[in-house]
Amino acid sequence: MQARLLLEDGTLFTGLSFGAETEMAGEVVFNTGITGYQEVLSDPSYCGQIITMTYPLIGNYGITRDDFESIHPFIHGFVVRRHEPVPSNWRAQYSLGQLLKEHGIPGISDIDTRMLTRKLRHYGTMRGLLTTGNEKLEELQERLAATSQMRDQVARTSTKNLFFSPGNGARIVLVDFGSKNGILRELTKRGCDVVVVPHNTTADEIRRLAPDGIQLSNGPGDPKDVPHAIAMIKELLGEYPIFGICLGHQLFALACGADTTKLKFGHRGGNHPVKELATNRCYITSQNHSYTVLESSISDTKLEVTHINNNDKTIEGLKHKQYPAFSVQYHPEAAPGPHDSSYLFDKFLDMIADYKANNPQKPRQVLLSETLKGELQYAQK
Ligand SMILES: NC(=O)CC[C@H](N)C(=O)O
Repeated sequence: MQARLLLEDGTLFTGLSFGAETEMAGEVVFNTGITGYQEVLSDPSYCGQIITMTYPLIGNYGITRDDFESIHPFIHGFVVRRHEPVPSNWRAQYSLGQLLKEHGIPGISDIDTRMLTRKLRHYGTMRGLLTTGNEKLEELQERLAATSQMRDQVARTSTKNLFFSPGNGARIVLVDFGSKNGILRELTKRGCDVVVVPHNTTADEIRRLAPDGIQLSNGPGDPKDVPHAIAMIKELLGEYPIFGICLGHQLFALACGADTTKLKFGHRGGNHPVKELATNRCYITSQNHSYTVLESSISDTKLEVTHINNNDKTIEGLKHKQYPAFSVQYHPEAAPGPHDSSYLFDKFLDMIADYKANNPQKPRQVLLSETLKGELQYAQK
């Protein structure tokens, strides 16, 4: 069956359908990973986007129950040069095409993904319409023009209810903006007592959970679309150690008074070189983001740049000069990609231990807000 991908600039790609028979619109982006397509398409940060894989052979090792980064994909389409319908791997349970069909997501193969990627690199990411229908081109153009930028991605991808992942270690409140499972996996692996909370959890609600530290997850869309989270972070800054990842990094920066902007075509893949400024050491990192923290906005804040991207020199890591809080634009939880940066979770736990050791005089009540203090006094009577 035929599938077509129409770009905002009028370019039409005609190929073969290998996903659901449907039509979806979204921002067309590209990922340069050679493997890891299952983790990529189930990463909630891609919510509403149509992903093009630049590696030409996709689907070869199928889909397995253990490699999902979220329970169902939020993407609006998958674009590959060649899709392999019969996976060959002992872990494979079904094919990539079957997964897309099951979730009502269209897929297109047998198009020139190199040309598409060069276009996106040259002109920047564009909106696109991926369809298996056979309407006239003008109709597709009209429908694409009528679509608008999605703004509520975080509300779509965040957990609706708080849930626990108990452990004997530090109590971490993981604020879920559309978190990859990898973050929870890394925290539980280290024995953390994790409470995963929805994106709109307030500072007071977080205080009630008596965390030792706060983990801000990755997530889709523009960080400025989540003002309530920026306010929550601003309020808790300095009160608890904070570690932000990707969208969490951008929200942390905004809460500290910095600004963010959209990149021309973003960073998506498993081989982005990042330099740690303190050591001059280079890490190969896993990335997926469109937005970045503006360098010119840092000087008026109490933030210090800790990492930069070696390709385009954009900010990749920040730390607060006064409070125990830091963040990275890339993915220390990998999945997919290199595990070189997983030490950052250890660093976070060390920061929590130091903070506890250096603040023994701070009983929990002192840290509570006025409203909670009132409740506590009432409870203690
Ligand atoms: N992976 C992420 O958390 C992405 C952050 C943000 N949505 C961006 O595109 O820049």
